[in-house]
Amino acid sequence: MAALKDDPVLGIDGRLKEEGLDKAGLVREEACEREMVPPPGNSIHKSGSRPQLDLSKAAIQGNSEERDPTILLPNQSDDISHLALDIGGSLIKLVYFSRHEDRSTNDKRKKTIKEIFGITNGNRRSYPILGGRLHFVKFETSKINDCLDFIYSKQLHHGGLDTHSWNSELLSIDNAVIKATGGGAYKFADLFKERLGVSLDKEDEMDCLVAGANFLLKAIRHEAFTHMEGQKEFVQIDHNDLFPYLLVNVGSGVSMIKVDGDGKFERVSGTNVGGGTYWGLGRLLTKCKSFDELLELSQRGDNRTIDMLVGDIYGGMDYSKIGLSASTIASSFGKAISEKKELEDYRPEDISLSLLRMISYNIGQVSYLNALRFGLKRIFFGGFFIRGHAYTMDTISFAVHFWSKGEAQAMFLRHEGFLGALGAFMSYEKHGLDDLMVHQLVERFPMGAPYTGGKIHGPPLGDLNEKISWMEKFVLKGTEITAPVPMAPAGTTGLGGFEVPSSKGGILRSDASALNVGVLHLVPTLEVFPLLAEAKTYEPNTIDLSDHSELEYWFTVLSEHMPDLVDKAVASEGGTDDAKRRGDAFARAFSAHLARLMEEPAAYGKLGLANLLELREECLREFQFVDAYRSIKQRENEASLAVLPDLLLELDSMNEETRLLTLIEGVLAANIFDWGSRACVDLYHKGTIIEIYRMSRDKMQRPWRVDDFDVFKKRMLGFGDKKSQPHKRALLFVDNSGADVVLGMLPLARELLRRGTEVVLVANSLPALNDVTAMELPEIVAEAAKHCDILRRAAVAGGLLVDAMINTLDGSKENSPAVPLMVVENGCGSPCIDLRQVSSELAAAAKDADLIILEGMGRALHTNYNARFNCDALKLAMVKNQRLAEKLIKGNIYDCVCRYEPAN
Ligand SMILES: CC(C)(COP(=O)(O)O)[C@@H](O)C(=O)NCCC(=O)O
Ligand SMILES: [Mn+2]
Repeated sequence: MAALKDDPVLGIDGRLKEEGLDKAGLVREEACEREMVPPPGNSIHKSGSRPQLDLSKAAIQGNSEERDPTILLPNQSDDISHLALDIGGSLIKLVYFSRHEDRSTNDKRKKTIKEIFGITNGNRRSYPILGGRLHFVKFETSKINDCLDFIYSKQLHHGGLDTHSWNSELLSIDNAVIKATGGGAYKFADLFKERLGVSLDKEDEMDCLVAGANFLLKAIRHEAFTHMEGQKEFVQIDHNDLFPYLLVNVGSGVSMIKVDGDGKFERVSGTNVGGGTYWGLGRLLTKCKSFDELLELSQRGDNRTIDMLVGDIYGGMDYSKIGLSASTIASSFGKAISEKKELEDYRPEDISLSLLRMISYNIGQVSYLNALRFGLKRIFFGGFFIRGHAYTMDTISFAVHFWSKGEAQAMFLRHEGFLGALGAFMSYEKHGLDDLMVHQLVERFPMGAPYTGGKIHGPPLGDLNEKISWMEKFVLKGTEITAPVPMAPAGTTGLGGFEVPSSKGGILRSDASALNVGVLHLVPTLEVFPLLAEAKTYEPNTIDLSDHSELEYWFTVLSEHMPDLVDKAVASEGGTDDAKRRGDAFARAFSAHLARLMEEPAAYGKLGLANLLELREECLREFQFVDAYRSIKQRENEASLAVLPDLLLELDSMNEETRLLTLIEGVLAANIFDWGSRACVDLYHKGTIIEIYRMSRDKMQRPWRVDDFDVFKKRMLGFGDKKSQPHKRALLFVDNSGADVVLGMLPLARELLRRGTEVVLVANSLPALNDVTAMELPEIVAEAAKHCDILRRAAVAGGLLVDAMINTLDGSKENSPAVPLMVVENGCGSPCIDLRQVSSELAAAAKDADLIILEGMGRALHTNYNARFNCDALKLAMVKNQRLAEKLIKGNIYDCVCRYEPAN
């Protein structure tokens, strides 16, 4: 590769260094959970008048130079649309909906893209779910006043005060009605009327449970799981094959419901031995003060002191002839018949465990018998008795497995505590939820208060300041969570089951640790990427994090990267005290997430590396860090754009074959600019961008570790005299800003355009590390186009340049229409991409595409390395992590991957 000019825009030493940035004036749509808490002293609205607009902290969204820019009212509460309640004996569960604010910007690129791809809002319903979030919140029923304050502070009882509200009958506050289920809907009806002026519209509990379960099982990917010997495994439910199933709701008593479809169910059985029995008997026998305390006791129990086991009867032997091991319980509490011992002689821990096993086994057995009665293979368990308690789930699973000889499967639901409340929510007419599909829901896990241990501390905090203060206090109080906790070893199951609880951790993990349940973002515009060959079995993540050492490794990498990331994030917001405080809160929040996941990797659903990397970005956004790498990206773009003309000249002097190779080499070499890789960041201190780029190119030697270039070349250029057809449309999934996109992907795009292939640059919707975003690309393309006719004409054709007169650089007029160069957003804000959930514009662009190029470690290796497509696919990346290089390609750091997979 010939020498490129030295970088003219870098400083004296030309090194990449940090620089403070102006504080971002605007709050992005996803930047934080906007929660509306009125100032103290506000009186409760009881009049039917619409509230005043709250203009405090109003900001222009988008370009303030534009006419009629969108104005964001972060404190205006009218995006809260709805609420439903399940008021049980011990817990109140709330499900409420908040509308996304309108993100529509005057983005010209979007308009052109819509025209080119013919995107309409045709099949999208105009209401009610325009996009919004479902929140899940819980209170202890004894603290009902906190719950009322919460509803009031968020004005949830106003039920949507905007004109788009889907429940217009709720607009009149005097007649406001809230759907509610559970006994408390009767008990507390007057209190709600008195305090909030609302009536509770009582919904049948069973209807709600079934509606809630059906919604969850259809709409949430990682909702149902099995739990055996301490191991949680998510089960993919085929929506077309969901019914019939048995829903077992274990509350005080137990209901068994055969569910045949939406609204089609029958309570087929039940048992009076349920959660109330455990709590009631347990309280009498152990003097425990709460259900959780009793459950916690069981974790330290040994039921052999009180239960009569098969071994006790058979002199320590198994009764193997009928399949019973010595440790099988022959008779619960059977040893207590001994006349020599009184209640005080038994440990409360052992009593609690013995009771828990007795009741759980019984529920499991009766459930199985009912499933057998109706030929049902699947049994879903829910209700307050389960509350995410590992041992309870293991015991029930064991019973179902044991009695069905492995034929039936016990499953549990991550949102099980919210079935009733969700069902009550579903009972509002026209909520539109039942039309949503899995790919239109994104679950996020913002930091909230009800986090520590098994205790409920209150609702998730919304206001940023409150959230930060809470994070500050949280570390002082909740050190047991911020320190990583080792995972529980697997239990031992013999013929007759494990002997003691396998999850013996000191902290009881109940469903009250609300981070198990995130906020559900409803994004109707998301679609499954249409070119995925096997969408049903598609798994975005390449590396399996269920391997404990792998999990530990990536947790360490992310933890070690944190101080540097915080520095960058704080600097990107001007380094102010406020930014520092937010930076600190971000670090605490993300560390807490990591610790939580280290303790229970499946806490938020199936965990992959892509989820961890996305969680980090989400966490930054939660603390309003809009773009931590903004200045780095800008500097690298400028430096690279300055040398682009020379690179293009040089490429143009080559023959087609050499040029194609040089272009691919260029993409791989420039992928070294990755601020997410520790090794690369260390490298950046050793030279200028251009020096590093040159060094990286010089080291490009074929064969690469994965090298399908020759096959790709054949497809592109043909073979011998046989010229091949150019691709019709290529989707280029671009990665990093700076050299990566400017000197790597843009020249490759230009080559495709030159050959008559339409090019769509696919970039992130939101910033993540130093990845280029779709919003930033048009400006970069415009700069590059100043030096290149091919890019300029294609950019004009693709609506990226407004320039209607297509003058060539030498001043002559060009008449022939150019193939377009376009930019679409991918719908995500992470270094990885889950192709099950992409933007509608990407999905539309994919319809005519016959080549996709995935670039970078995140998009082509961590995710999608094994993905198969219905079109030609090229995966290009430099591996910038030693461990991944060894695992994935049996190579070393800085090795390259050029994987080409022609369409089947
Ligand atoms: C976050 C990344 C996937 C981004 O890589 P890219 O997609 O930009 O090539 C990558 O930098 C990464 O895996 N980093 C963590 C490991 C490390 O520090 O080596
Ligand atoms: Mn990247």
